[in-house]
Amino acid sequence: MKIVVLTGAGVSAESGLATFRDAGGIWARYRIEDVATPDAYARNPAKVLDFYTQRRVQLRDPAIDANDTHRALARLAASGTHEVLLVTQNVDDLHERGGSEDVLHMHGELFKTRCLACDALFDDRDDLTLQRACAACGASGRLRPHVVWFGEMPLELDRVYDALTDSDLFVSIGTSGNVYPAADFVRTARSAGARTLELNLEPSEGASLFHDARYGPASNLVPAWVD
Ligand SMILES: CC(C)NC(=O)[C@H](Cc1c[nH]c2ccccc12)NC(=O)[C@H](CCCC/N=C(/NCCC(=O)O)S[C@H]1O[C@H](COP(=O)(O)OP(=O)(O)OC[C@H]2O[C@@H](n3cnc4c(N)ncnc43)[C@H](O)[C@@H]2O)[C@@H](O)[C@H]1O)NC(=O)OCc1ccccc1
Repeated sequence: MKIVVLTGAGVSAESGLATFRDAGGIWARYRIEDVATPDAYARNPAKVLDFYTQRRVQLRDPAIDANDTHRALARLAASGTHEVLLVTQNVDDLHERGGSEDVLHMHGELFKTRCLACDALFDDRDDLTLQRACAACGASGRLRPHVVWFGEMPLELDRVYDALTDSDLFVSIGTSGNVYPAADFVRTARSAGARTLELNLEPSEGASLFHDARYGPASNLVPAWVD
């Protein structure tokens, strides 16, 4: 079967990473307009870089690691029984730490940095500050996290839409279905004839669009669904 799996912050919640919209979530503590838009970076780059530095500090914490959901999804792809494309909205690297290869990070990756002066893109776990100079061109104050901000085009959308329109099954895991175009993928898959399944703690905004749904913690639902 050709399967497209979409994941969101809910799959990393049980690893200790805050989600965005749940109680005490990231957007309860920060305004999107202040930290996750190109305008915010233009207005106050230090504030934006500090926001992403704090998230790097948390993701560097050895207490944070992949969980049973990440490992189960790696098993699904590794089994070779199905053709699986794992698309994530998450910028953390827990899918990779769980054993997944070729994860499509449609909203970018926290441990990658881009230089706005020379467009260099490099792996980077260090704190992001305006003082830091680009390792490639030496320019300072031009580094930004390689993440997709609101108003920016998500990454590799063509590859995602090709897989969705060719899929037999679309599975959405741990996402609230509030952010587009990801929240629209279920419609694209469904109109291409795919079965659609939601695995989430609670019904998402798009719950009515799915053929099937199971609710509960991902670390219970996903291994049971995979194995
Ligand atoms: C807020 C929303 C209304 N705004 C948007 O969607 C905007 C604007 C927009 C575009 N089209 C629209 C149409 C209608 C309305 C608005 C728009 N979209 C954009 O700007 C996008 C870019 C959006 C990307 C922004 N960057 C992120 N992240 C990276 C940065 C960073 O991380 O700092 S978004 C970020 O927030 C989103 C958070 O959502 P979730 O992951 O779902 O997390 P959430 O907390 O909401 O929910 C968690 C869920 O898990 C569940 N859960 C919790 N614990 C568990 C558990 N233990 N087990 C299971 N489930 C669990 C909970 O119940 C809950 O349901 C993720 O996408 C995440 O990546 N770009 C764009 O549109 O470009 C042009 C375009 C147009 C057309 C086609 C192509 C391009």
